[in-house]
Amino acid sequence: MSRAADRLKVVLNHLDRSHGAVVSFQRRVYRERPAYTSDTGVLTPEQRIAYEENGFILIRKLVSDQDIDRFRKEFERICKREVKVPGLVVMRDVTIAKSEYVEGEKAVTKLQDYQEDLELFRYCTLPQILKYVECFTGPNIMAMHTMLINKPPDTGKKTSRHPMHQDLHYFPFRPADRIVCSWTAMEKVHRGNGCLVVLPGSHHGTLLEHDYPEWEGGVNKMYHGVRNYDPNHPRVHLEMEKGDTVFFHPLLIHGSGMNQTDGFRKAISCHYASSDCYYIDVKGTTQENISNEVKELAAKKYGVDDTVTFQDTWALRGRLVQGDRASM
Ligand SMILES: CC(C)CC(=O)SCCNC(=O)CCNC(=O)[C@H](O)C(C)(C)COP(=O)(O)OP(=O)(O)OC[C@H]1O[C@@H](n2cnc3c(N)ncnc32)[C@H](O)[C@@H]1OP(=O)(O)O
Ligand SMILES: Nc1ncnc2c1ncn2[C@@H]1O[C@H](COP(=O)(O)OP(=O)(O)OP(=O)(O)O)[C@@H](O)[C@H]1O
Ligand SMILES: O=C(O)CCC(=O)C(=O)O
Ligand SMILES: [Fe+2]
Ligand SMILES: [Mg+2]
Repeated sequence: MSRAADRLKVVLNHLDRSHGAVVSFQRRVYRERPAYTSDTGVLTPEQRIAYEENGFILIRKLVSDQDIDRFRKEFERICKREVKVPGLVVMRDVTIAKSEYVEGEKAVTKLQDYQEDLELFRYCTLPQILKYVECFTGPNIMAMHTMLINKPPDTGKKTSRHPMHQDLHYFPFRPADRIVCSWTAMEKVHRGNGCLVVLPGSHHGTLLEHDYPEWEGGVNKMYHGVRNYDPNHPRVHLEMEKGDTVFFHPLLIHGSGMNQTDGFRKAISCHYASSDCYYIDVKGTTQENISNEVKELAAKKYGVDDTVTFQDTWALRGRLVQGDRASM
């Protein structure tokens, strides 16, 4: 064996023996050559290393109270049906949807695809958000997926939980490292009202198999969870104040706990991708189950046939927010 190979073997043996050594080795690599972010002068070296290591970064007070109050008002108008937004999906909690008729905001768990609502979509174009997004995606930015989450008080069935998952499960585009989610608390979020729960560093892994969790009280449509995740992996509860924003990697395993308060816990989010990303065929992959569900829903909702692909449903919703539209 050559001397170089010998040296490599010694290093690998050493790394194998001690997880601590792996971490400090990775730290050194990140310092020399961070792979998940680019240097635009926005993130400090410490923040870049933190994202490399953890897969998320929390920026306090990024969105003003004034903007958030406007998003809240618009949300109320939508719930009261004072505005009709093309393409918007209004989702109700499964236990509410299957019981009595509930009016207004109290029936709504989540808005999806608000990209045609000018007021809510302002969130996706806020310069202080895009300034950070660019560090992850590069200069050509598409807003691919938009949500306003209104986590309801739990009805006692624990259906207000969001199972642990990786957002990439839902996305037929790559590369994963050029995708990022921004998630902004619209009020104080804490353990009691079901804040985000993340597994730091889980973005270093691969896309895992997802399916419906086996929950006795039921589970919301399309709320797939990671089938087997290590329950001993350290968890972090992200407690946030109004306007605080977390940026996270699409492979980061995360979810949110039950809302044990009587208020609706609100957050607004957008998934961004570089417009230089490309679509992939998910046939034969772990994403086939979700793509079939999406196609089924699209067929029912819009009466479209199966010439509309999973990829098409994304290309139609994506909106350019900075730079040039390329392959997306
Ligand atoms: C990264 C990111 C993508 C991660 C995620 O966001 S994961 C969650 C993704 N969620 C979605 O994409 C939204 C899925 N939900 C929807 O599309 C809608 O809410 C629907 C489930 C189709 C319901 O639409 P809606 O217009 O309310 O239709 P209907 O009132 O006629 O109900 C039709 C049947 O669906 C049932 N339903 C309504 N809401 C839910 C629910 N949350 N979970 C499970 N089942 C539900 C409803 O009871 C009804 O059932 P049947 O009477 O047909 O048995
Ligand atoms: N049995 C389970 N299978 C998969 N995911 C779960 C399970 N139980 C909880 N989770 C997920 O773990 C995360 C935290 O959930 P949980 O409701 O236990 O809140 P918590 O923040 O741990 O609060 P608490 O300390 O009160 O338990 C959520 O994403 C939740 O959906
Ligand atoms: O509870 C939340 O706000 C998180 C929701 C989430 O992770 C998702 O919809 O992908
Ligand atoms: Fe998510
Ligand atoms: Mg718990």
